[in-house]
Amino acid sequence: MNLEAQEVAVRVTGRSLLTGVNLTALPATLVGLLGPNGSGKSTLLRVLAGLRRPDQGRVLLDGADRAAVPRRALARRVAIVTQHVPSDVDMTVLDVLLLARIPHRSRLAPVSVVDTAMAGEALVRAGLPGFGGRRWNGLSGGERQRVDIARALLQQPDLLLLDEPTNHLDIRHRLDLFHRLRSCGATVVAALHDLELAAAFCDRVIVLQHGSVVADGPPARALTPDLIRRVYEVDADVTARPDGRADVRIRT
Ligand SMILES: Nc1ncnc2c1ncn2[C@@H]1O[C@H](COP(=O)(O)OP(=O)(O)OP(=O)(O)O)[C@@H](O)[C@H]1O
Repeated sequence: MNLEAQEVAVRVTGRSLLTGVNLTALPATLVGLLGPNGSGKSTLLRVLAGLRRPDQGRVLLDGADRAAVPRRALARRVAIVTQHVPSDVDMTVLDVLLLARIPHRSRLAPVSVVDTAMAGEALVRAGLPGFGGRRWNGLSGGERQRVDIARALLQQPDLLLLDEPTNHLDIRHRLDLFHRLRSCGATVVAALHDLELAAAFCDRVIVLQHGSVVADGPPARALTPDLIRRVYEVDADVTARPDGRADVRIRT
């Protein structure tokens, strides 16, 4: 799916959270939304997901205004994993995963054997075989995050929006996740704090500062040492790779 945001602005009680944000994510690419704490990444993701209406500007999905796309089509085609999922959800892991298949079934149709099999395979791919009967709210932070991402992938969306999908994951599961996001076939937009992994895996990065885009492009072009110093106030060494990605090393 082609995703476009045009001149998006969000204001809250006279304060601008986003100003004139433009963004394009081409089909089947991985786009990293970067920026320091409070720069507007989650707010922008919520606008892209339709969870928040912008005060100005619009979001286009395959060229159509998001607001005009029927809700059922959106439920099938767009998945989002936010940071703040209520932790009092008392469901089994299998039932949480099966939520992803609801938009793909006809109304009132029961869960099919195929859906259950797909959920089992999703758990295996998430490295959590046998977790289907566990309570979701009894999982560790990283396990829960892996289930939430597995649920979003099980939805087989064309657009996947992720808010800090790696913050609870150990390094191996971070790498696994980035490889899966790159090969899942969906357009993925992920808010990320890990510059090194973002530079190594994303096709494109969009850097926000104080609610505005300050850099946009392939990591090798957008993430210069100067930009990283100005935005994050840290020093970094950046080596461009021929494919547009980059090796970033933060100086400690
Ligand atoms: N509903 C709201 N009312 C007032 N201010 C808000 C609201 N939502 C977000 N903000 C403010 O908007 C700014 C951007 O918040 P946002 O959560 O989008 O940033 P972020 O880049 O995702 O941050 P982080 O990296 O810390 O998660 C912050 O200063 C935040 O305090």
